[in-house]
Amino acid sequence: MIRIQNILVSPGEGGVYNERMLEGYRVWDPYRSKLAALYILGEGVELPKSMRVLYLGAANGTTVSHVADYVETVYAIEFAPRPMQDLLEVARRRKNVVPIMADASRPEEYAPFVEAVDLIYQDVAQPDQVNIAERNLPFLRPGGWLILMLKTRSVDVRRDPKEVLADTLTELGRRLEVVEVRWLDPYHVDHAAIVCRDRSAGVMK
Ligand SMILES: C[S@@+](CC[C@H](N)C(=O)[O-])C[C@H]1O[C@@H](n2cnc3c(N)ncnc32)[C@H](O)[C@@H]1O
Repeated sequence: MIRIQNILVSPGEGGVYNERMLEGYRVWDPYRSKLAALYILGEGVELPKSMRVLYLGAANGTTVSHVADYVETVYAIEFAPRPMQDLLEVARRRKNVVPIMADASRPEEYAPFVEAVDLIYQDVAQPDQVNIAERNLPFLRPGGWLILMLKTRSVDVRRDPKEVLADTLTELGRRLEVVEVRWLDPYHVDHAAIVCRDRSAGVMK
């Protein structure tokens, strides 16, 4: 990940959401993007140029645009019409973003348009976040990554966020290897980033 003076940036053309520019790079704001917060607070996953990403919960394309600055292709799934309009504008200027208006809990609807991916990134703020992730795992190549941004209050607003996280880790651990868990405060309160890897045999680290 590129940092200038310890500030996270991405190497694309600016003007997506009034982001600051620094030495010709786009500043990637951890208060606007949970993925940026993860890279600042923890390890996350490398985003090599060859990577294909399935992005669930694209919203208006803020984080999508930064991911697209790094990787080969981003399949960006969003079901709400209003943010989709902004996402289409991002895709107009970034040819490696494939915007798809669909419900992430119904992957069969977009399966014909999406290849096998190296990373599934999910930020949907829904009660059934694990279920949505699991339904999309067939898109993941062997040894691929899942980053799930868990909004604990969307799962159950009355429960202790730590308990919600513990249950989520147990559920995800049945199918995947959990490799990193990080609370995202002070940038995003009651949100945890969970990084998992497909544990198919024979995968090189
Ligand atoms: C917290 S916002 C995502 C912010 C975005 N990831 C970013 O960093 O710029 C959550 C988004 O997920 C979308 N969403 C929620 N459930 C969804 C679903 N089942 N299918 C597709 N999109 C969904 C919402 O419409 C909303 O735009």
